[in-house]
Amino acid sequence: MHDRHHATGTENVDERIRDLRGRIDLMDAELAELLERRALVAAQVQRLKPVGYFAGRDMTRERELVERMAERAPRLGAEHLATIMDSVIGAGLAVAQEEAAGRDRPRSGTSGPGRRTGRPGERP
Ligand SMILES: O=C(O)C(=O)C[C@]1(C(=O)O)C=C[C@@H](O)C=C1
Repeated sequence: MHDRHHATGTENVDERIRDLRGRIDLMDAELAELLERRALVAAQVQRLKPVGYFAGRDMTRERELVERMAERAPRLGAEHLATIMDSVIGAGLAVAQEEAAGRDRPRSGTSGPGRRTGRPGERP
């Protein structure tokens, strides 16, 4: 009797964990897509800023966006969100900077033609 209850209880817990992990997987998929989209938009900002990438990091802007996010995510709060967004923003800047370095690197054996120049008016 006691054993049967225990077994049933364990099954329910396993099932619940599986369900909850399924929900987490779905949210992670959404998060990944959002993070990818955010990184693309952040890279566009870097190209437009007079001083972009890590050199142009704007901590006031970052603090403001974290404070706004904290209103929507009170459980996490500004302190944890600051840690999360530092990584998110840092990753976006790193990818944008690598991309810019790739654009600037001259192709071997070419000194103009063959080198990708980007869109007209675009900053390197
Ligand atoms: O808003 C900017 O100025 C950006 O460069 C974008 C961004 C971001 O990813 O949100 C990146 C770096 C800055 O430190 C602040 C914000």
